[in-house]
Amino acid sequence: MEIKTTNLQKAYRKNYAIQDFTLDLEGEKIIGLLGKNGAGKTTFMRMLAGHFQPTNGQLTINGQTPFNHYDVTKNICLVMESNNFNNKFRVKDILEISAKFYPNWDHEYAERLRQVFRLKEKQKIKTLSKGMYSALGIIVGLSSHAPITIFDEPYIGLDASFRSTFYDLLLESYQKNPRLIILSTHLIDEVSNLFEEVVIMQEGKLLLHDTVDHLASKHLVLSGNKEKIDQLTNGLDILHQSSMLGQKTVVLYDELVEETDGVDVSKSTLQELFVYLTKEEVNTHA
Ligand SMILES: Nc1ncnc2c1ncn2[C@@H]1O[C@H](COP(=O)(O)OP(=O)(O)OP(=O)(O)O)[C@@H](O)[C@H]1O
Repeated sequence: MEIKTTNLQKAYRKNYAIQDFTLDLEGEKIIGLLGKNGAGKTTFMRMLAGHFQPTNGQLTINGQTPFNHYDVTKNICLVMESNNFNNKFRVKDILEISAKFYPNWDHEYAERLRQVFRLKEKQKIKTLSKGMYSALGIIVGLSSHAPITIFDEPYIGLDASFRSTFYDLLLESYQKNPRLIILSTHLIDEVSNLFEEVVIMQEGKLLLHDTVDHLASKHLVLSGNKEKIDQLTNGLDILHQSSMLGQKTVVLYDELVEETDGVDVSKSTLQELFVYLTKEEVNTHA
């Protein structure tokens, strides 16, 4: 599957939630979609699932626009943190409706997952606890086997143990049925080992799109005397910098060419990098 956006824009009245957003995603992989609150992640994922049209620009999936095209949207399963299901239905109704909508639906797997998450077939949606509601979303997303499966913070209310079960199942499901999985999360440390690529959005724009391996190998965190750091990093690609009392910290996205004597050189976790990247002083990297 190939997702392609070109200068994508989405405005709610006069406010742009997405602006000049150009991105290519393809292949079978698990991608982390990251961004601070209000960055535009849900808006982007809902456009992918065909919930509404872009205000401007292009969004295509294998060359076709998703809005109002069942041929496209039958291949996309979006599980959001809420508003996935009609409250009037029961668990079994949701599984039956999903089975009709998604051509690759795996009934046996759905049944197994229903038992793993201990959901009763006859329970009404409106009586599910937050965690049970999330579990049902996870069951639908994983059992859909949709070529593009998207989870938008699907674990609200799930305890740490069930979240861990979800991550194990996600990996198991991906290994059995490789596809493009997009997972939007704020719990980056919990899931970063699942991601092959990350997309970071900021204020409706693309801040960074890279493979996790490349990002991990390419970045360096340098701390030390400000003048020495400035001299070392002059002309290099800087993701983030901050200084205080003559000391400076720089997150570099480049090769170091000079000796780093007297300078502390380290690596960050994806979560730490995300925090650096989305602080005030940043450069855009697509
Ligand atoms: N239905 C709506 N009507 C008006 N504005 C909206 C609507 N939905 C989202 N927005 C606005 O669009 C911007 C992007 O919101 P969006 O929900 O896409 O961000 P997000 O990255 O998913 O945030 P979060 O991590 O908090 O879920 C925000 O400024 C938000 O207030």
